[in-house]
Amino acid sequence: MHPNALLELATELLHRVMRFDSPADGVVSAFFREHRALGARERHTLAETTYNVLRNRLLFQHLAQSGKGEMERRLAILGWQGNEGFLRAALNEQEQHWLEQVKKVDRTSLPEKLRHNLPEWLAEPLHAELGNEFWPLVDSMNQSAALDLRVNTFKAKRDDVQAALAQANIQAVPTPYSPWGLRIDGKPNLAKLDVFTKGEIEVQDEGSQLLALMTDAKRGEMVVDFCAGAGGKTLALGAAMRNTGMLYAFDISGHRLAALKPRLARSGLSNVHPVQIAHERDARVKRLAGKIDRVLVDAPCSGLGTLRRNPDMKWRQSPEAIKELTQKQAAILESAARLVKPGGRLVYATCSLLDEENEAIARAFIEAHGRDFQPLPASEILDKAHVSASQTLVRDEFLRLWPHRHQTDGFFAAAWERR
Ligand SMILES: C[S@@+](CC[C@H](N)C(=O)[O-])C[C@H]1O[C@@H](n2cnc3c(N)ncnc32)[C@H](O)[C@@H]1O
Repeated sequence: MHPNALLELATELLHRVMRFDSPADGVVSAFFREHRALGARERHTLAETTYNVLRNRLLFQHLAQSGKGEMERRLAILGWQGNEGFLRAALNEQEQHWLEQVKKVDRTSLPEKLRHNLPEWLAEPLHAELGNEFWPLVDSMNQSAALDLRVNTFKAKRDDVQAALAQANIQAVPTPYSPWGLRIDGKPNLAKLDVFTKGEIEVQDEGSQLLALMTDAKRGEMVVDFCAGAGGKTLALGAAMRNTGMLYAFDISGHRLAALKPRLARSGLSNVHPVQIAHERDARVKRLAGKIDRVLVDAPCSGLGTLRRNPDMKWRQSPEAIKELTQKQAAILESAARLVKPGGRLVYATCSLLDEENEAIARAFIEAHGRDFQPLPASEILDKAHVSASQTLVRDEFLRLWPHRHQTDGFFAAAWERR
C-alpha cells in the first residue's frame, strides 16, 4: 500500500474513534472488517497508532496546533507506530518540516496535564490518593499490558501448559501472584494452539484471576457470578469447583452471555448455567435468596483500571456517568447480597481505580448490613488460596491492585461472610 494511503486510513480511523461514541476496540475491529485487504503489519500500525493517540491525546493535540491540514492527520503523524521511513514517504514537505520542529519540543518542560494526558477530574483524585506514585502510575498506564493466561486447572497443570507453549516457541513464566497464571512475552497468536483449542488456557489478566481466587468457590457448592459478562471469571470459578455443584452466570446482556458459550464449550465445564436477567431484582434472582454459598459481584464500572488496554475510557467517562454507575453498583450489591446463605461469602469487585466505586461502596454496604455481614480480610483469603505476597496486594481489608505496583490492571475487591 502507498504510504500516504495508509496514513489516510489512520486519519479516517482516528476520526471514527475520536467521536468517543463507542469503545475504541470495537471501532477498530469494525474498520478492519471493512478493509479486509489490509495485511497484518498494516493492521498493527493502524491499531497501535490509534491507541498511541488515545493515550497521549492532550499532548498530541497541543503539538498539533502548530501544523496545517486535518487535525486527525496531524495526530496520526505524531502517534505513528509504524516504520519511520514509510511515514516520511507519506508526508509533504511542509509536514516534514513541521514534524522536525515538533520533535525538538522539550516535552518535560510542558505543563503537567500535557504530560499525564488525563482529564482533570481523574488526575486529581489519583494524585491525591497516590502522591509520589502518581507519575509511575501514569507511565504504567501508557504502556500496553502483558499477555496473561489462566490455566484451566480442571483440564491441565500450569507446568505442562508452560512446557507445551515452549514447544511452540512461546516463552511463558508463572505470574507472580496467581497460582493459575502464565505471563507471555510478546503477543503471539494463540487461537490455533492445541492448548487453546483444547480449553487448557484462557486469556485473562492476572488481576482478574485474583478476583476469582477471592471468591474461592469450592466443589459441590451453589455459586452465582452475578455480572458474568462473557464469563472470564465464571470459567475460573467453574474450574475451581472442578465442574461440580451449580454455577449460575447472570447478566442483563444476552450478547455478552452468548460470547460465553464457545468458551464454555472449550473449557469442558458443564456446571455453568447462563441466565439472562432483566435487572438485579429479577424474579429468577429472588428465587435463589438465602441459598447460595458464594456470590461474586463483578460490578459494571468505569473500567479506569484497564487504561493500558482501553485508553479511550479516560475520554469516554465523566464524573456524571461515574455517579450513575455508583448508584447501580450499590443497587446490584444490595440485591446480590440477598442470595448469600448464612456462612456463605459475598465478593464485590470492580476494575476501577476510584475510591467512590470501590471502598466507598464497600463501606456503605457494611454500614447498612454490618449486622448480617462480617468483613473478611483479603490478605487471609489470598494466603489460603496460595497467592504469593498477599500483603503487598491489599489496603485495609480490601484487595487493591495497581498497574504500576502489580503489573496487573487496576482492581478492587471486598469480601464478607454472612452471619
Ligand atoms: C465488569 S463486567 C463483567 C465482566 C465479567 N465478569 C468477566 O469476568 O468477563 C460487568 C457486567 O455487568 C453486567 N451488568 C450490568 N448491569 C447489571 C445488572 N443490573 N445485573 C447483572 N449484570 C449487570 C454488564 O452487562 C457487564 O457484562
